[in-house]
Amino acid sequence: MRVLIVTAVPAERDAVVRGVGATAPELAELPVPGGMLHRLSPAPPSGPPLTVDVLAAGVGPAAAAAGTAAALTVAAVARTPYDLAVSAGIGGGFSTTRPAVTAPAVTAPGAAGPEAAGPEAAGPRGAAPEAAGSRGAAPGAAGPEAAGSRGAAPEAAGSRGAAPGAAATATAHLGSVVVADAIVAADLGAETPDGFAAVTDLGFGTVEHLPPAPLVAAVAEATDAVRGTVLTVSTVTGSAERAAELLRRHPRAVAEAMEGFGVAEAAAAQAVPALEVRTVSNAVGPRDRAAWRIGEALEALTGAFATIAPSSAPGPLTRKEPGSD
Ligand SMILES: O=C(O)c1cccc(C(=O)CC[C@H]2O[C@@H](n3cnc4c(=O)[nH]cnc43)[C@H](O)[C@@H]2O)c1
Repeated sequence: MRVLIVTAVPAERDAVVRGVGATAPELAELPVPGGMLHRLSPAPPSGPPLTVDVLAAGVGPAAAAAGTAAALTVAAVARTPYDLAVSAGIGGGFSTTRPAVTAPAVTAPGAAGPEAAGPEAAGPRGAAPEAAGSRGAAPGAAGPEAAGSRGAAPEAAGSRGAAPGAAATATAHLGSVVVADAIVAADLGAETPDGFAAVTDLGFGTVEHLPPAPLVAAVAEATDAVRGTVLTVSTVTGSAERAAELLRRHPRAVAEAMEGFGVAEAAAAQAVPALEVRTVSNAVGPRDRAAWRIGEALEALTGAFATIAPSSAPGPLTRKEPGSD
């Protein structure tokens, strides 16, 4: 199994490498167009060998997409394609009270639930279904049900929202780990007299990718993470008004960062499943750069990837599905 992890900056890459490297020292630095892959090969307790490549591709969705596409293409041309692309790094956490987010229920693609009419329900969703069907998710991590769940809107799952009036528990506090069950481009669209319109409302493209649900669940459980929508923005939110507007449009948002959608878009173009893992360095809201806890978030990132990477016991990247023998 081959995993590509894409961060924005070298400090994030090094934090991930320290985490994965807790069980496997870094093997090599390999040039790819526009960057340098840091390769590790943690030994899984069973199953096929695992190669983890970590790339700092730059800040923002365009740099993330360019770096991811380059690394995926080099691997595909060499006939050693990746099985999974992961956007990883620090991010801002939404701290506003909201209903608890619970584990997703797998529903038939196209099923609509009470929240399905929200902005995140609009337009094409996720990668092409055949992407999941033809390649599956991480071998050993996501079962065949991953394919069925990819096209389903998270909001459409009946179990996702808490009971009406339930207290908020899904807040992503400073230092906490966030795993995206939806990766959403939050500012890809147009301003109109009626407010923001996503590109999908205008008849173009995609604004959301859905990571394989079983893999999201496995990684979130292993890292004790908050699950929810992670927004990709090109401009870091700097006001309470903007934060409130984003939450109004994306009620399930738990965090924002600047690269996830770029990684997911590049991965989808090559039918590779994508995941986003963030650790919270700051609250989304009025700009206060001095309050960012980057060191703590980077430590949490190292801890998360030390947990995810295989050690002596099967982990999320090597767990065998029941009945897979
Ligand atoms: O100054 C440093 O030492 C340092 C170390 C690691 C990362 C940084 C960054 O500034 C990375 C920018 C990166 O962080 C994400 N991010 C973090 N908080 C937010 C946010 O509130 N809204 C959007 N993005 C955020 C983002 O993905 C950037 O790529 C500095």
